Amino acid sequence: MELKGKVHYVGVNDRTKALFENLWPLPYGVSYNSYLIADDEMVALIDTVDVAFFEVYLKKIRSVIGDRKIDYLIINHMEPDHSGSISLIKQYYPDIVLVGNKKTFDMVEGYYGLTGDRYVVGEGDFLKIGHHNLRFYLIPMVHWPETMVTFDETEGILFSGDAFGCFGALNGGCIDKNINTDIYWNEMRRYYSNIVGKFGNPVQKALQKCSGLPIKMICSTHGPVWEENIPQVVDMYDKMSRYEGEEGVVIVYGTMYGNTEELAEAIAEELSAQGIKNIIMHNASYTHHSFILSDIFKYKGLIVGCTTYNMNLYPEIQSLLDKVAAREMKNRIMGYFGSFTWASAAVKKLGEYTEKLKFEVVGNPVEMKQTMKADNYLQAKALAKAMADRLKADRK
Ligand SMILES: Cc1cc2nc3c(=O)[nH]c(=O)nc-3n(C[C@H](O)[C@H](O)[C@H](O)COP(=O)(O)O)c2cc1C
Repeated sequence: MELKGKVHYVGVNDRTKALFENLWPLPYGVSYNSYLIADDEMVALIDTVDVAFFEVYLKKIRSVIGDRKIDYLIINHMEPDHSGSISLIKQYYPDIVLVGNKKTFDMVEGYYGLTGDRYVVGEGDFLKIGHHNLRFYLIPMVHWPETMVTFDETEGILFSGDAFGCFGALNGGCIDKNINTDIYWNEMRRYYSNIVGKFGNPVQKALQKCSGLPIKMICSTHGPVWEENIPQVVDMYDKMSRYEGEEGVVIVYGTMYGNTEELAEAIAEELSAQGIKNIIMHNASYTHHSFILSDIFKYKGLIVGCTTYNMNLYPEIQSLLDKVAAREMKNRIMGYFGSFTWASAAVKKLGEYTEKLKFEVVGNPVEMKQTMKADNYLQAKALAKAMADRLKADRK
């Protein structure tokens, strides 16, 4: 599929993998994007695909260039879902020269034992592929240390690696202006929050580095090619990497027998009564944490409820909060509540977590013994009102 100026999409779709990284569900599948610059004089391949798809990948490459050789393989990112076919590409195209930075080649040798022809590039280095002038920029930790982007100065195409990527296979078309992009926006936030979420600062640096480039098209390694929606995509990555949340509250709770959930319902009702429209409720044992993390990245308010389990937090809440902490999230406003039957621990532990997370605490925590009594109900409403007032204070 030609994108423009002899640049072709040769990526593949994976609709069978259950969990990306063996962790994150893929309800819409995922694409592994690779691009081919098939200029009259020279051919360059940019990133490869998961090795399980090599046959279909090779067919796609050959449908564009037939028996021509490939001169260069540019490796923007070494994660195996993109680097997995490097060894086989090298077997089929033995004269191909690998292009990457110093850190790339440490991984090329370590993963694939390849030590042959290479072109080691540094920040701002240049490679000419026919009429395409390619320039390389290093964007370490977006989201591995070797990550770089390749900018085609001739066509204004940014080959961005995982940056600006999102879950979701491509169903026929691949350029945003030709397809219905509805599903990809949430899938982009979920991809970012699950995979890249910890690396807000490196993403900010990468955005600054790319901000001066005259980008007309973004070709990332997952999801659609962005042409029409570049400002929206960049804005979304900017906001997510600054951990900026919209007005709204995620209420997430861990319960075994439903009593803690009753408190959650009371809080949600009062938030709504106070004029908060975006209220998302998650039972942490039911919704995969991948989706909960995505919502926590979206909204500014977070209220966590947890029952006491063997003098600790309920395991699913503990596990979720560990994931939030691992992403070093900032700028969240948090309230919390908990329950117990004979000896309480959950509320105290949640309090300790707010310190670890460095979130702004709002309202008084509600601690409920066994079932929701009238005073717990009033305390829950007060917590919800405190959250609503705090969010409304940020309205312009
Ligand atoms: C495995 C297990 C461990 C528990 N550990 C504690 C505990 O350490 N302290 C306590 O006060 N209650 C403990 N409880 C009792 C819970 O507080 C009680 O089941 C309560 O109903 C849980 O709230 P829920 O209705 O929201 O699930 C435990 C219950 C279970 C099933």
